[in-house]
Amino acid sequence: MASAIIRGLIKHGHRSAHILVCAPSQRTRSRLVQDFNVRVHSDNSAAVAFADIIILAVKPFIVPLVCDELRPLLGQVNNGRSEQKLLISIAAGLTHASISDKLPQNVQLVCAMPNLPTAIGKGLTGLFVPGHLDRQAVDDAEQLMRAVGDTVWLEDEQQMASIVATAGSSPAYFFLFLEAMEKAAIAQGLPAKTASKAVLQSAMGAVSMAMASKEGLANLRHQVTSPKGTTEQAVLAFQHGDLDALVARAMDSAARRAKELALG
Ligand SMILES: NC(=O)C1=CN([C@@H]2O[C@H](COP(=O)(O)OP(=O)(O)OC[C@H]3O[C@@H](n4cnc5c(N)ncnc54)[C@H](OP(=O)(O)O)[C@@H]3O)[C@@H](O)[C@H]2O)C=CC1
Ligand SMILES: O=C(O)[C@@H]1CCC=N1
Repeated sequence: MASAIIRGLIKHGHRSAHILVCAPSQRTRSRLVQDFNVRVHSDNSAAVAFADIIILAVKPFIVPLVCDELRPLLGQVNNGRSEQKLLISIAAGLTHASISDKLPQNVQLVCAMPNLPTAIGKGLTGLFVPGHLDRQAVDDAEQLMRAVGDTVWLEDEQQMASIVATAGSSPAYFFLFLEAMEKAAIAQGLPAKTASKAVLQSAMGAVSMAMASKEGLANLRHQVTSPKGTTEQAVLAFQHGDLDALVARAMDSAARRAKELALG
């Protein structure tokens, strides 16, 4: 996910020389240099010396370990003034309190849930801060994530699990559905390239149209569904399979997992 954000930031005009990535493995660091020409370091503390904004993009269970490494440096006071750093956590499930408890008080923390399309500037990031955070930190987090897509601010942290299910994880559901369509089209006899093009262009057209339209998704669906026509048969098959219930079950599972991750 860090690569997706970096790709999106560079695409948006951020300079690679202004980005430092810390990763333990030489393999990942070499890949990042090769792909993005960013600065790299094996020691997480290098991030504190280098950056005003630090994105925690490690697996949720590693976040406490990284906070332990950063805490002494983040707490340092220079010339009688403690520096204000902004940390953005993208770890699924982890609450603001569970991370900020591990950080010095001078650190501003924003919880974010981006998704993979940040890599092409078309991400969606859910953001949450408790009421007492500095305006500047809120603006900086918003500006950074806006560089890689759109943002939504959550008033209630409980909603973060739903954003994980709706945005963080959801590109995978769409890929899965498109894969299933490709397989079915090939099974019906289309060449693989034709199947792929037909599926992806149709998906892009449908999403673009839905985003541009004020009519609502159900209305657009009805426009495609001629009475006694072909679409009706496919829609009926989805409904007989109880697509709504299946999607709700899948999204509930993702949200439940986000809540489990919060418990560690
Ligand atoms: N994948 C996605 O679409 C999304 C993921 N997220 C969140 O992003 C986070 C990362 O997920 P994802 O990118 O999928 O996971 P990956 O396993 O792909 O990436 C995790 C990265 O963390 C690095 N890492 C491991 N240990 C440390 C450490 N001690 N200090 C610094 N870096 C370390 C790894 O480096 P190395 O390769 O060198 O081991 C690796 O590059 C998770 O918290 C996830 O919930 C949020 C939204 C979407
Ligand atoms: O699957 C995961 O746990 C991460 C969080 C959201 C998307 N990927």
